[in-house]
Amino acid sequence: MSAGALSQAAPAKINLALHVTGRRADGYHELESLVVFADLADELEAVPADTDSLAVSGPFAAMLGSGSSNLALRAAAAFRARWPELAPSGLALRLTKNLPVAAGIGGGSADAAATLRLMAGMAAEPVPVAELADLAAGLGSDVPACLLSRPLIARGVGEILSPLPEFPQLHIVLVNPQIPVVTAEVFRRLRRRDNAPLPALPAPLTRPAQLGLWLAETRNDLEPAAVELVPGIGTLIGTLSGFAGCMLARMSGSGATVFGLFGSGAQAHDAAHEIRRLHPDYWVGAAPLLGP
Ligand SMILES: C[C@](O)(CO)[C@H](O)COP(=O)(O)OP(=O)(O)OC[C@H]1O[C@@H](n2ccc(N)nc2=O)[C@H](O)[C@@H]1O
Ligand SMILES: Nc1ncnc2c1ncn2[C@@H]1O[C@H](COP(=O)(O)OP(=O)(O)OP(=O)(O)O)[C@@H](O)[C@H]1O
Repeated sequence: MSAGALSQAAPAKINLALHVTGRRADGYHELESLVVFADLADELEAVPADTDSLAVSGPFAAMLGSGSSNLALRAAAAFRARWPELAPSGLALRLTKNLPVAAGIGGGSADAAATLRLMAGMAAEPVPVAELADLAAGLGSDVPACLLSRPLIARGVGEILSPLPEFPQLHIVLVNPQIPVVTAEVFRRLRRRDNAPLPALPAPLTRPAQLGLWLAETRNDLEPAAVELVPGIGTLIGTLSGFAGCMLARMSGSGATVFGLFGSGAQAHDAAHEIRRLHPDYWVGAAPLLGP
């Protein structure tokens, strides 16, 4: 890290379950989702400067612009517009883009949330949490959840959040076939927009087996539409679910990333190792989930 820089991890978001329960008048879809975060992240560093700037490096830097449309810069501008007296006049941001882009794991949202956390941390007085969450919702549906980066249930279009007080210790394997998926296109292809809400979670939720039973009653309602666009998603789900110890294989968000959920870190690493061997051109990550 450069001298004087503050840093924040921007962890990958995973929708373990996602039900589409309705559609609002503005066309956005009402969702209910169990959202968790993995210990796999973009890294963001910031140093106060005269003006805002962004330098992007890392494995997925080439897929992203560093101009004002980048969500990290949009988040910085939105924070300054809301709290001009609490923000530095500029920020020199350095983003290490480790997460695939337009992949259903909310990388851009995580970067925006990490920028907001950095700026709130730099402010001379505390920034009201509810107002920061409102600002986050204006930047993207997943940004409020990414601000928290802990297990939660998200409702509405992602702005109504219920953090979970406890969650089993689990490991995740993420596999992306390196085909970007446009979120709006997946929502457009939905055949049903009035699915059942999520079942009630067991309380307390501490054992992997309890979560496994609950997940078996849930779905990702975006999966069939995404599989129509990228049939390889369906194949990957089949491959992942065949590995020893895989509790569940499913798509995250609007895809194309597929996850495998494991109780054991060793079994997750074995599965990731085998997928890298089978598909050297895919992006594969394995990590523990972040706890409450
Ligand atoms: C599917 C999820 O990943 C679940 O976590 C998110 O809800 C999507 O979050 P995101 O990628 O940040 O998406 P946004 O940038 O907010 O929306 C992209 C586009 O997807 C569609 N969209 C998104 C979210 C939503 N609840 N209903 C929608 O219909 C809209 O056409 C929107 O213009
Ligand atoms: N810092 C950023 N990182 C990733 N994408 C960004 C960033 N800034 C802007 N974008 C744009 O945002 C779009 C969505 O990127 P992102 O990686 O967040 O999607 P996603 O993983 O599909 O998210 P979700 O799970 O919320 O659907 C991309 O088309 C990308 O060009």
